[in-house]
Amino acid sequence: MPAAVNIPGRGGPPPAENGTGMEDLLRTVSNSYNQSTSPSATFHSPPAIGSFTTKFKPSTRDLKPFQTTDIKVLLLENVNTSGQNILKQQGYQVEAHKGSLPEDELIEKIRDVQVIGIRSKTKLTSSILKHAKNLIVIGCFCIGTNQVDLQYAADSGICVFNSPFSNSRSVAELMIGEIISLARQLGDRSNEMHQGVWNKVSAGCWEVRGKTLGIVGYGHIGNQLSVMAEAMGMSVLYYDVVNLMGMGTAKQVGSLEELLSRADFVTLHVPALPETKNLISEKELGQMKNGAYLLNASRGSVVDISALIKAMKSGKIAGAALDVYPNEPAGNGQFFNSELNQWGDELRSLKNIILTPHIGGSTEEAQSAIGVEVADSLVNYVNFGTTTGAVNMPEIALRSLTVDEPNHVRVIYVHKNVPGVLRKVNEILGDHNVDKQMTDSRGDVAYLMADISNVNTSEIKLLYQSFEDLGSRIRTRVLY
Ligand SMILES: NC(=O)C1=CN([C@@H]2O[C@H](COP(=O)(O)OP(=O)(O)OC[C@H]3O[C@@H](n4cnc5c(N)ncnc54)[C@H](O)[C@@H]3O)[C@@H](O)[C@H]2O)C=CC1
Ligand SMILES: O=C(O)C(=O)COP(=O)(O)O
Repeated sequence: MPAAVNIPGRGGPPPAENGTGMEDLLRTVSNSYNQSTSPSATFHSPPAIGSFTTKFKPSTRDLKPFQTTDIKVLLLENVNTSGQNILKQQGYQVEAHKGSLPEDELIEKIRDVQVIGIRSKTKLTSSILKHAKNLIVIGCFCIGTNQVDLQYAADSGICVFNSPFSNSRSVAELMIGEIISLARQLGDRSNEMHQGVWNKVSAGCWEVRGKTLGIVGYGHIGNQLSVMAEAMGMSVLYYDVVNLMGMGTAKQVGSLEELLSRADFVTLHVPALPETKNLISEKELGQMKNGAYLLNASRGSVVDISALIKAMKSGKIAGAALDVYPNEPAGNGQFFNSELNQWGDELRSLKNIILTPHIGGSTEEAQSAIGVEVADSLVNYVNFGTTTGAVNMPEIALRSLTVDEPNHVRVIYVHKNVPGVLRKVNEILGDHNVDKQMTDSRGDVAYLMADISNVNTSEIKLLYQSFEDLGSRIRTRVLY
């Protein structure tokens, strides 16, 4: 893949100012522009989902003011090779780790990279991100983005992407398996057999047909689960803060309490938010039917596990399946104990509880699809400035520049959403022909992308500096 600056139609690389060589310009621009790149792609809004390598048209033009081999990418938590390969094919330097990193190591490494890819474990808080001086984009190779300080990232001009539904089906299928397993006490029977114990019982074991499933959070996962549960003969109720159409004959209920009081199985699929912290605690467990089951594959913060232990010991709750925990280890090993979470050993000693190590989305299909989707978003952002699918910035995409537009450059200006910015921007762009431009805001941050023509290569640095000098500036990138 391209490893050098390519400015087709201009007879080679632009001369650097003050008589410095091309290498100097590359370096200056790379550093000061935080490694922006540019397209060989045609962008539509939204761009097609699929591998980055297949969606570009040959007549479009590379606009990188730097060598792609200068782009450093840190991938943590075993990001799938499908994603790694897309990034490597760009020529980026990719460093991949199987687990997450301890905070001090993460801080050391994040200073140096333009791109970081994580999954649900790595916390990118403001105290980590403040060290990430070169970082322009974060890829969450998962659904949840609660592990990232999205506002701090946006305020620092760092765009964040995720994969909104590539593992939803995998989670929903796991829930179906667990609903039946809990109803039949499969975990216990299997454990007993592994210990050599034959324990043939039917007491407290049920069919799921005719039972009621209560889904809390009726989003991508909740929807998939709803359809499969009905196919097994279950009735489905759901509770969501938003009014949503039910799949099949599923019915929305008006309150969490109503759902809890009517469901035989309660399954949680809400995001980690301040409002969902301990959403299921002692009071809510008390509102559940006697002998009901609880499943949580959302986030560890959503269930008060000490309260659940109490409810299971009393027999109020007949079984539970947990995939997520307040504290999860950084990698695989013998870590699930009371040192990690104070109730760890007590939880493990309960009957009819399925404990899984956050594997809801861990299937070959999901991980490979996520790898492609998020890596494509990262490349599109680094190379072209496209923010389609971003979770913390406005979504902006412009169709790409073509080889017939050799004197065009793309200006990307991430700025504070304050009055008067466009006037100043127009003063700068006024000397050029603005070919196409989009601007949008999300909260305090706005994103402007403009393709302008009639820009001599000698003017590029000046253009960049004019934006950098504006008081509203968060980050400027100029691609050409
Ligand atoms: N265990 C695992 O491996 C995985 C866990 N997850 C977790 O599952 C969560 C849900 O995933 P999706 O269904 O894809 O998300 P989604 O965003 O499609 O759906 C979430 C739903 O929850 C609703 N909601 C938000 N706050 C609520 C509240 N207080 N009460 C009731 N409903 C509320 C939303 O309106 C939305 O309909 C993710 O945020 C993630 O944390 C996701 C994938 C894999
Ligand atoms: O997609 C999510 O939000 C998940 O919880 C799955 O996380 P993981 O990619 O397995 O760390």
